[in-house]
Amino acid sequence: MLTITRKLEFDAGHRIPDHKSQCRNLHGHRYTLEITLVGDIIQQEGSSDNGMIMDFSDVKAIAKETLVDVWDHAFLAYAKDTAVREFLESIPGHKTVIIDSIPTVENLARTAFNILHAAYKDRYGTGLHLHKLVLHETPNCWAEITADN
Ligand SMILES: Nc1nc2c(c(=O)[nH]1)N=C([C@H](O)[C@H](O)COP(=O)(O)OP(=O)(O)OP(=O)(O)O)CN2
Ligand SMILES: [Zn+2]
Repeated sequence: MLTITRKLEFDAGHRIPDHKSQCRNLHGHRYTLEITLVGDIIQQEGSSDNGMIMDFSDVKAIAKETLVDVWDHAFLAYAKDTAVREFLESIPGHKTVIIDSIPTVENLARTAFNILHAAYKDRYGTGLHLHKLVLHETPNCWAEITADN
């Protein structure tokens, strides 16, 4: 299988409310996101993206618009984490993103996958779609999610 992968990075805060150790505290990470796409190679003489699955600059632009710029420098708060939600709401203009599951790297990877899968799906009629997403929370800890098809 032929794929392309674009890496992007963003910073975000989170906490795991019921964690047995340090991760229950408010803290942040520089997350690394790897987006792997699959699809037929564009065959269009004279086109800027001829010979590409998707131009890396377009991969980046879509990821930024739909996910990275939304999550960058935000606090990713669990919807049921009332204490943190109330605190953040008390700070005028605070950038907070509500996540409907505990913001572990597993759940964030799944949430990001769902957003990006919809964003890339079949842009060119080439069967283009998100094949795999890797989200690094630290250099040593990450989650991977792969499309079923
Ligand atoms: N399965 C998961 N386990 C943990 C998660 C998670 O999202 N999924 N998250 C955390 C913490 O939020 C933290 O991000 C990871 O902390 P830590 O284990 O300390 O990771 P480091 O890479 O910083 O650890 P070193 O010991 O410095 O290598 C915890 N668990
Ligand atoms: Zn963490």
